[in-house]
Amino acid sequence: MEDYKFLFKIVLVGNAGVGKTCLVRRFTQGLFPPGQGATIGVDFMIKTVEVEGEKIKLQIWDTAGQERFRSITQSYYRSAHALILVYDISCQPTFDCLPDWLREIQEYANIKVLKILVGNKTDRHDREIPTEVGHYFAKQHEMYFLETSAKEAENVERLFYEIAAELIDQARSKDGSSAATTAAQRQTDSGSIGLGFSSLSAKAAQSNCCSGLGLGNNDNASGTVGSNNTSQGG
Ligand SMILES: Nc1nc2c(ncn2[C@@H]2O[C@H](COP(=O)(O)OP(=O)(O)OP(=O)(O)O)[C@@H](O)[C@H]2O)c(=O)[nH]1
Repeated sequence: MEDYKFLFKIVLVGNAGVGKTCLVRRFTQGLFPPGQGATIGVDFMIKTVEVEGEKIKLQIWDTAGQERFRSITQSYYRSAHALILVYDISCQPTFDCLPDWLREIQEYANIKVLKILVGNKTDRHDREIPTEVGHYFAKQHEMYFLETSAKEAENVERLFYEIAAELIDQARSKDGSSAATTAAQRQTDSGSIGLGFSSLSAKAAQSNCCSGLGLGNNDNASGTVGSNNTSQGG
């Protein structure tokens, strides 16, 4: 029988081609897929990690960036504990679209959802969005901020582990039951979860960055990697 303390749902959104699927693959499978095709609808993958001594199951939803799938992907926002909004640091239009994505999030996600802005593809040398610009945007919108490279595995583990750690903190501060799907609830996954975040934590407000959340010793946590392709578009 599976044994875990919390199940957290993490949803990745952002323009087509920013690297959402590659980030998920890098984290769950430890690889950078060659010739990654566009996501159709929504996929999800599961990884069990150990954070702060707790076994945590992460259900990671990878949504299609293409406009034509928007009505499908929107329906996955509501049950997310964390939303990762991804842009490509070498592609200005993906950054310019962020306000549109935030409007979507505001409309469809839980108001207390943990939001993380991620600038991906830091390995590229044709950067168009300086780190400070991304950081400032995140600060303005009360989001965490991190730059990553799915290709070079930079900050990818850190991204997901720190989200897990933050969600654990939130869950614990809310009595351990309302901010997460607990093991007891896992059989009845209703999709509507009462997130209990009081606000973005002071840590987030101060740093607007995943740094400072005090992780980093779990890089080698053994994870159960499972894959379940649930493409729903077409
Ligand atoms: N250089 C570089 N390329 C990347 C990185 N991450 C993804 N890519 C490339 O960017 C392209 C798109 O990656 P995907 O992961 O499919 O992008 P996506 O955001 O999932 O796209 P949709 O499924 O259409 O929404 C692919 O050619 C990847 O190889 C990265 O960190 N560095």
